[in-house]
Amino acid sequence: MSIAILGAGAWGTAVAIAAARHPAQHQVTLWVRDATQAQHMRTHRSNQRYLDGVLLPQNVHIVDGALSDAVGNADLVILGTPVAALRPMLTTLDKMGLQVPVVWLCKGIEPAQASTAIGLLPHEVQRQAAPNIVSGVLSGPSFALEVAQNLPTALVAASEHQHVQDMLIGAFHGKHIRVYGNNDMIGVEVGGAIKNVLAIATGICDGLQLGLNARAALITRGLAEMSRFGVALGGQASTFMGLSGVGDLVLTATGGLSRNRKVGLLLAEGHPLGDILAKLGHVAEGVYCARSVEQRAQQIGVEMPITSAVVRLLEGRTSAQELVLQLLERDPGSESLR
Ligand SMILES: NC(=O)C1=CN([C@@H]2O[C@H](COP(=O)(O)OP(=O)(O)OC[C@H]3O[C@@H](n4cnc5c(N)ncnc54)[C@H](O)[C@@H]3O)[C@@H](O)[C@H]2O)C=CC1
Ligand SMILES: O=C(CO)COP(=O)(O)O
Repeated sequence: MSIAILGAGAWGTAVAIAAARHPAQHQVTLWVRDATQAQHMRTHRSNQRYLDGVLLPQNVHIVDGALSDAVGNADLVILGTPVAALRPMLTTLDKMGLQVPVVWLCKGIEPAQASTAIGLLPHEVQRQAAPNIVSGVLSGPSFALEVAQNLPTALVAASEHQHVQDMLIGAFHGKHIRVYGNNDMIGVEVGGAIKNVLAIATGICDGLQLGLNARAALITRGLAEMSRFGVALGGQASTFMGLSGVGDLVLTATGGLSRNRKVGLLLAEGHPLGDILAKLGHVAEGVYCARSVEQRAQQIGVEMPITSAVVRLLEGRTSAQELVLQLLERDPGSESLR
């Protein structure tokens, strides 16, 4: 298979490495937005920014410049950029008349645009910006560094089209990576977005040293929140019990490699958000989608107390300590998901 990966951040690069190492020996093109970074990667064959020490296989062809040069011969196009770049990338690909499936890796919700008024999930952005494109999403618990290091990982390939799921399984399923198919794009995308917000919350909880009981409670109630929101949007409840739901939530909320968790830990220590983001070096999608999630939840009448608390903290309307009190002081309620 010939696979074009557009965007060479941590995850786009790791996915390119995984595809190139696959026994089917795919031809992989990695499109790098920045020409200087592209030259550096060509010279060193490793991404020094994050995947330090992991060599880029020789069959990863690095290109910069026009997107058409990268996708020209591809059987499958994978977007490795953050949510913020999804709409412009899809619009460009649609205008090119691209005939092959496009799959994204981003986990978040696009902030409300002038034209949309509410934040959209990635597949909703695609329907607006690139209605002719056949699409899918690759998600699940997967830190880029561990995938690049060939450590065992399980992913979810979600698409309404069986042949897109099959292509993703053909591209990545192997000795190190298991790929499970799923037709619930809504559920998979909701899981990927909400777990980032919940990982910020868990980072705050751990940064304040509230203990393991509190962390378990937060993750569990966070999962309930994710499921309520996702089911109300049309996702399947079972998806939230799977890899892209509870799986990615547990990984991101507790894993030391998570950028979103790191944001929460540093907020708990009292660092200003601007300083944290300036030093992070990579995108923490939870910061950018928390407000959109809250707005959308309000619109559909779903209560999301943990997400709302994170929004108040990110917007400087509460402190980490007050946030905990606000959550603990809520009225007692039933544990059922709805
Ligand atoms: N890093 C990880 O372990 C994982 C990340 N993800 C998701 O993948 C997405 C990307 O994450 P990372 O690669 O870690 O981020 P990153 O911050 O390491 O890299 C983002 C890349 O996107 C490029 N980019 C940003 N805006 C762009 C634009 N407008 N046009 C073209 N390129 C643009 C940047 O130059 C950079 O190369 C995020 O949505 C993240 O949540 C998903 C699974 C794992
Ligand atoms: O999505 C991820 C792991 O599945 C990465 O999470 P962070 O963006 O918080 O690092």
